[in-house]
Amino acid sequence: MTTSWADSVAASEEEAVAAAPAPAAAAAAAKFSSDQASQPRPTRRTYVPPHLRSRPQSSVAPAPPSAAAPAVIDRVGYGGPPAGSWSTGGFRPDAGRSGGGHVPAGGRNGRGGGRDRGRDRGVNPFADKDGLEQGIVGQENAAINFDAYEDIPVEATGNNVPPPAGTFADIDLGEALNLNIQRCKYVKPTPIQRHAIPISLAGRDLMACAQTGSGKTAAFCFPIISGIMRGRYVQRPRGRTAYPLALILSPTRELSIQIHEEARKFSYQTGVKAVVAYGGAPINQQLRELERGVDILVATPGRLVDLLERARVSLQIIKYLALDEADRMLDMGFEPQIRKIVEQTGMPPCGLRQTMLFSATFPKEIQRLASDFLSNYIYLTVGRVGSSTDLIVQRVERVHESDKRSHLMDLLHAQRENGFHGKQALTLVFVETKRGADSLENWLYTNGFPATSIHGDRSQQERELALRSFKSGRTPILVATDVAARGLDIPHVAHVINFDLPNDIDDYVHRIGRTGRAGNTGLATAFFNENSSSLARPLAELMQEANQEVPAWLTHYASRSHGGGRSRRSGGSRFGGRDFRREGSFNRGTDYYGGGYNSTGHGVSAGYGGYGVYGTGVTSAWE
Ligand SMILES: Nc1ncnc2c1ncn2[C@@H]1O[C@H](COP(=O)(O)OP(=O)(O)OP(=O)(O)O)[C@@H](O)[C@H]1O
Repeated sequence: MTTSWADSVAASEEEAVAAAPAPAAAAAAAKFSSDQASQPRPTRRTYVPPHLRSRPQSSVAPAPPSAAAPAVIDRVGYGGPPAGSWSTGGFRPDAGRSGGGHVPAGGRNGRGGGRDRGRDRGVNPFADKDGLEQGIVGQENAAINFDAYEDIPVEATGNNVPPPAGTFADIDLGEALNLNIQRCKYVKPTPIQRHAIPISLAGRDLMACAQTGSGKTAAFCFPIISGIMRGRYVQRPRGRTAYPLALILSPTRELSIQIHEEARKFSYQTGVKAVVAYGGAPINQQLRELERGVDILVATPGRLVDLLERARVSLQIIKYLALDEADRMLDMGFEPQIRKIVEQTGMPPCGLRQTMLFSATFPKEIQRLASDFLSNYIYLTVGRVGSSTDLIVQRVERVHESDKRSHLMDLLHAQRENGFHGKQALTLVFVETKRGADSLENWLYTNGFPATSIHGDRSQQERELALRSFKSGRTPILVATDVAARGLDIPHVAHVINFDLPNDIDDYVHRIGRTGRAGNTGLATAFFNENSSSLARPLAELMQEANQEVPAWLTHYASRSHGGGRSRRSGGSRFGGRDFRREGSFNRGTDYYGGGYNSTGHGVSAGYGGYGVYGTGVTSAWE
């Protein structure tokens, strides 16, 4: 394949790579072919072309006039779920939506304004479709390869960093939560959990970075649930306004749904109630759910602002604030909304609430912004910040724009031939635009590959349907825009294909992080051409750092490129993403603690006095 841009890059090895892309991908795919499942046949009857798909129906009710109620302080002790609260009122199952919370039929129970506490009356989140739950004590989640996490570098900076825990038993999370951890088949905490949970339980603010798929959701959910269980919190005022104690914000609807599903599992029978609110879904149902009481509100920022403006939610007694994908939440797109929510809606200021920020990537400029929301916080990094995990095999192939489709087809055929397809080996294809997603989905389908798509122009119902269809393997290929790039935890995603590369290397990190999760291996293939030239350098650096084979043509291309793609290494240590406070005035290290650990929590280097203790200015734990 000879192209004008390719000609500008060094010759011989490039030709070899470009000439045989499909076998290379096939060989890579073959490495992952252990899970073989039969290929579903395309069933055209169920396919609805993108242009015929229905648009979302809007059913937003007019805002009722409502005065913000003051927080009423009236302590109610928590000593386990209140007895007798659940004897009346039946249940009705989730209303069809995957993320729908349980909807008790009995209406508001007891105390108004949010006390619907006690043993969950809703669907058991651990039950199978017949309503049966397996025994609580079971085997370790067989998919988790914990060896992959040993010796991962860990660094914590800040004052008086609480020591990490070794096991869940070392952490006193409370009996009911411990039972749910067993139900989830979590046997040991992942490194981020080992370190972050004790920090949060000690009441400290936290900015935490850990690689994709490493268990960050539980790392912020467990301390919140445990804190609410043990806390002697206020009885919420009666009325239509909901007063959550914890707020978890995430950038996408699907991620909020997923976090809510996780939070429901973790809080099952703890007396702590989690509710989700996100855009694109009828607000009335969410309002009804909120009226029944909420301890933990999981929300997307837009819908939350709507609820705040309608005075249906008050943040006045928030005790815990967690931002998942915090760097995304504080970048240009979301920052004004987040500031409004955190600073202008009566939420207790930092210092009076506890704030936790989590992501796999944390650019320095965002850290600086984020520090406005934190007080005397600990900066925790587990693994190389912003790096991809070594568990993901990364391939980059040079493909001219006009050849992308046929190249993708070669790849998918090769996968099929190698038995690397079907329910146990899902393929996620990222594209740049919504139109591109529709068009590629259509084309794949027409060519015999059952595919669906998810992007911002599809109705919420369609988006959720697409995800379900993908997860179940009915359509084992999902074409997605960046709406699916962050946080989604879909089992059996074996291959992520960057059909179009993103402009920002951090987006690439999150995209490929949809595979290789929880200690499993995964494959990521990127189609590279002149349109993605700004990514050449950070991509080559990232691959090198993750011990990946970097094609010579990419190295060459990177050496000629003029940056862009936001070099991940800007202004930091070799691995980037270090605590920004350690640069500038903090760098002189007066009351700073810098500790390096391996994942087992045994310090390999630690000291007071901050930066200086490492002598070279490079944190030893990273090397
Ligand atoms: N201690 C544990 N033991 C076993 N499995 C775990 C444990 N903690 C989390 N998991 C599982 O690991 C998977 C990934 O967790 P999670 O989605 O929280 O990752 P993440 O770090 O938030 O990823 P991302 O950066 O992509 O958002 C989930 O399926 C979760 O159930």
